[in-house]
Amino acid sequence: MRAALIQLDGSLEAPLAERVERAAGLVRAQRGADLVVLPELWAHGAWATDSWAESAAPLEGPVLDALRHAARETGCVLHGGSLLERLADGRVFNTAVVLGPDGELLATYRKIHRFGFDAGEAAVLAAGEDVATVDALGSRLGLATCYDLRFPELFRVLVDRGAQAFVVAASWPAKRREHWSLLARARAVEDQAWVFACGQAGTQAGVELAGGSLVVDPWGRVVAEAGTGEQVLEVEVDLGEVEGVRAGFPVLRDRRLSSATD
Ligand SMILES: O=C(O)CCC(=O)C(=O)O
Repeated sequence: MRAALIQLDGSLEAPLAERVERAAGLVRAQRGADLVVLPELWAHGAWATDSWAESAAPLEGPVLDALRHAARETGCVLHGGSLLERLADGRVFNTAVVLGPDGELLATYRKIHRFGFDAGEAAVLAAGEDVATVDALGSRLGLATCYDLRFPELFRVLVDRGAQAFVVAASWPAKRREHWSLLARARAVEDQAWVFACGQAGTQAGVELAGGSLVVDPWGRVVAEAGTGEQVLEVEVDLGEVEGVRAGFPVLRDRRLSSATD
């Protein structure tokens, strides 16, 4: 299975429509990839909190349409990163979307852990309540977004739901870059699962972004890692390796405590 993580530059200088077309073009350029991943809030700006009130929109709209077309043209499973989803009742979520090769929406995931303590996301967005998995590419993918990476219990719940790989869309800041790669590897090792973690590059709303998108195998080895600039990280992997690792070193079987929620 071939994966392509599109580590976009997070600059918001170009108008939204232009940025959407550019991202969709990069997805279309990944013909031959089975899984393509975009970062967190790449269209709206994960750090552009001040403009969220005006840029949040219902999920069904031009950005999702562009992603649908791009998935269809590429013939891939597309994790379209996350979008600012406004509901009819006014609540806004940071919602990840996964599309199938025929453009249908396979899954959505509303970010459960909002970043910012008492400000930013935590003050403006509603918190998701449901974990999300999607069956694709002969595997079960568990979804998580950026700050979620700090909460191992979410990943354990995903494992309990059968996840063999995690897809994490992010816009991680450069000043905590070490945490990003360490946490991605930790989640892979403790859950014996693949981790596909796609971040953004450059600077956004005055925040330097980490880049460093990475793919970690179920043994915790980094099999591909991006630099700090815009880049498409391409890698060939065997998702089925999870079963061998779990059977050969069966730590998950030795668990004594169950996860906090079912
Ligand atoms: O946890 C962190 O250090 C960064 C999290 C973050 O940037 C986010 O969730 O948007």
